[in-house]
Amino acid sequence: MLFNQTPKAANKILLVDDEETNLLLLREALNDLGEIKTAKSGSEAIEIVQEAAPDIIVMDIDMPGMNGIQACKHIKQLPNTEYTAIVFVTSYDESEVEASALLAGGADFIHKPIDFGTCRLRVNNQLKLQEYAKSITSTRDDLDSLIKHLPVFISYWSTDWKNQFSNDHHGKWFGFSTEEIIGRSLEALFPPHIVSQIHQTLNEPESPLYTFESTYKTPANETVHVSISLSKSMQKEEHIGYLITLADITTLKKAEAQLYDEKERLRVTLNSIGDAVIAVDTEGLITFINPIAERLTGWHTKDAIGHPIEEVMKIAIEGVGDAPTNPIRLALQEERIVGMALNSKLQNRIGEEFHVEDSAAPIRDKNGVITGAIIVFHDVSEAIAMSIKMSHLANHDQLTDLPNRILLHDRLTYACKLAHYSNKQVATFLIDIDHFKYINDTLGHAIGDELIRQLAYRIQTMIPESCTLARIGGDEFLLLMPNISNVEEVDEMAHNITQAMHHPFEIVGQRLNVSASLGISIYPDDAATQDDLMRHSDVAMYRAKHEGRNRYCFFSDELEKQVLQRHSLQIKLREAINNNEIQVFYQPKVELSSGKLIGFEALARLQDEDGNFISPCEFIPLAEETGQITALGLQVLEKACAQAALWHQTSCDASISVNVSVGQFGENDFVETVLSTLEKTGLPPEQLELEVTESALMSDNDKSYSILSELCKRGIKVSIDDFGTGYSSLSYLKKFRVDILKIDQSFVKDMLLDASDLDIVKTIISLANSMKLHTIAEGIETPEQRDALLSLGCQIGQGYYFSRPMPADQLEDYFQSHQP
Ligand SMILES: Nc1nc2c(ncn2[C@@H]2O[C@H](COP(=O)(O)O[C@H]3[C@@H](O)[C@H](n4cnc5c(=O)[nH]c(N)nc54)O[C@@H]3COP(=O)(O)O)[C@@H](O)[C@H]2O)c(=O)[nH]1
Repeated sequence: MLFNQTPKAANKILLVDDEETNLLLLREALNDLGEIKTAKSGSEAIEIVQEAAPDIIVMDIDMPGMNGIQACKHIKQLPNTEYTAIVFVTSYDESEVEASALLAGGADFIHKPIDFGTCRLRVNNQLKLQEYAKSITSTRDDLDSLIKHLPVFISYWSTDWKNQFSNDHHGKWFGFSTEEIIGRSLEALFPPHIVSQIHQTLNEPESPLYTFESTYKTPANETVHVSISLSKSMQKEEHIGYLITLADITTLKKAEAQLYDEKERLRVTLNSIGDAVIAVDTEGLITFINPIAERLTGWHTKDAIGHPIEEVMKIAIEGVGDAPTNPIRLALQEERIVGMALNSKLQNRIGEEFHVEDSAAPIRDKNGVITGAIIVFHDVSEAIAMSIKMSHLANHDQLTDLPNRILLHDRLTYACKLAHYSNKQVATFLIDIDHFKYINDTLGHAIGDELIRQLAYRIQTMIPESCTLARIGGDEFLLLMPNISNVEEVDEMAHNITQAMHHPFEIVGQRLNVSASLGISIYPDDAATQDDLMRHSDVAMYRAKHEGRNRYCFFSDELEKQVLQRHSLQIKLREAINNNEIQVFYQPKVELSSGKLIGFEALARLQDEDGNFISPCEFIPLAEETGQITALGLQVLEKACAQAALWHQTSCDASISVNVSVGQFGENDFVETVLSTLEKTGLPPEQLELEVTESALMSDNDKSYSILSELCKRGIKVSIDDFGTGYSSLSYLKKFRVDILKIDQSFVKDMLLDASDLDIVKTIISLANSMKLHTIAEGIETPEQRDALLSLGCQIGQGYYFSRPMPADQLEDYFQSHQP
């Protein structure tokens, strides 16, 4: 009844009377109150009751056989008849009869003669009473069931704390069933700490709620958290007992603890992560701000909470005027994760700006409904500054801060593309400081670096902004001049740069005079690709160097051809050196007075694939430039010494002179190499003469001095080649141990035609005589030259007049006719 209102069935009314007439009249009177059944005797009534279970029986007491009272007693013994109301019809009014009828289970009386109106009322009243009784029973049953199944322990206690009632039928809470608990004391059930908490709580005078939480161990030995509620039971202001309820809140407690842990973990995480975090509600008002966000925005939590996100987190995008919509606002509006725009800047409370980066996301509850949003961001100012710096470093030269090759490549590509579409030209100037190595070696790297810096600055400040000056090597710069309409602009620029170099550079108190050589190549006339353009500038620069430096030179096809030839010669030379294919020719040296053979000069020869000889004037300088001169020189020395040693044994006693280049002479093991060659070939040292140029001797005076002394000590002679063309200084002649001065053929050639050449020859001979040195004149082609030299006091000569340089095997005849 408490929960289920079942529809009421029609009342079942059983009429019992041995008089047919009475039955008819009663049926007539009660017809509309229910479904009527009739019986004519007590025994018939009992049968019908068993089958039909009537709600009410209206039964005559005075019936033959089993009277009404007996039948009533019988019926009340039957199952399911506790609610069946029996109303007796009687003509008796003695109280004994009524008492025995009520004792038998009767509910009411109708006296004969029957007043059918009263009869209807009485029957109806009984039906209603019965309905109430049923309803109360049903409600009580429902309550019983409810209390029994509640997950709460309910107990009722007398004022002296004896249990009166509990709902724990199975002893789940304390190990005692409802029946076992009844009469037990508080202490018999609850552990002492709960008992004292109960008393303590009840003793609190004005406690509004007698509720507290505690723990205890269940019969299954599980510790459970309970919420204990107490209430005093009062009846008409009289305290009659206590109601104690226990609710198991263990799960709640665990959930609470978990929630706390989770919240704490989240709080510590958010407060300690390196990112700034701000949370807002659905209105975009701040609900949380972590310490990093406080630091970045300049807003303290207490000030920021409740403020709109835009007020606390002011965002601007670099290069964009209007403030963008805050990503957290977008995340709320669009219900999605929103990344922050590139180049976002955060302006803090005092106007400072930081580059920030990251994203915002909506927060949803368990039903997916948005409850707010969160934005996580961090300061990337340093990272951006670092990446700008890195990018600058990657694209610029550290010493000068000029663009490097990488950036130049980009700009050159762009300039060439632009030139292509606009029908213009691009010029590249390769600028190389003349003799920079010398400056670096003699004045030190610090001065060399400063010179490069100042030179870069000087050029940089004189070129238009559209040009790019890049440093592409130690002392090499490349100037990119885009958008050229005519070559005069290029010429003028090259002229200006060359001129600008003429002003001395002031470096740590020293004035340095330097020059530069420039090679210029123009796109698209000289080259179609960047690589070719730069290579052609290099070719042109090389030409400028070759032509005497301190000048500029434009690239041309002829230059390109020369470069290619030079390249192929370089390969050929390397192969010849590696394959021991350098040949040696020998040119006799004769005593001018007698024509007697006194020695040979060994001269290197290189043949091309067609058998033609390549001039040493071409390959010797190349060997020097490319560092191959030492290997070449050694090959010539070894072959010449071996040949001379052979002649010494077989044909003649003539000495052999071998040319020594600057690079070779500067080698640290030069003397050892010469000595070991002599030893290897068996040539006596006094048979060897080394021809050294003045420049070789002058490059390092002290070193030259010790080398020459060492050679002299071993008996090896030294001649100064091409004397008169270089320094020709008396001081070094005095200092160095040399034996012979070799008059350069350029003076000999014109000495009979040009008085100044004759004077030089005379001077050299008299200088040699005064210093007790021998002289040898080279390039004698006529008897007149020979005679003139002889008359001037020159003892030895060499030239086509006597013999051209020849291979060793062709000199046999010469020996026959010129034997000493
Ligand atoms: N470091 C080395 N230098 C070498 C070596 N072999 C040669 N050289 C140097 O190469 C230059 C050119 O040499 P080459 O073409 O061999 O010319 C020599 C003679 O052939 C030439 N000569 C000799 N007599 C005459 C003559 O009457 N007329 C004339 N026009 N030329 C003549 O002179 C060159 C010899 O010069 P020099 O050495 O100064 O005596 C040359 O500078 C060689 O030195 C080598 O192995 N290593």
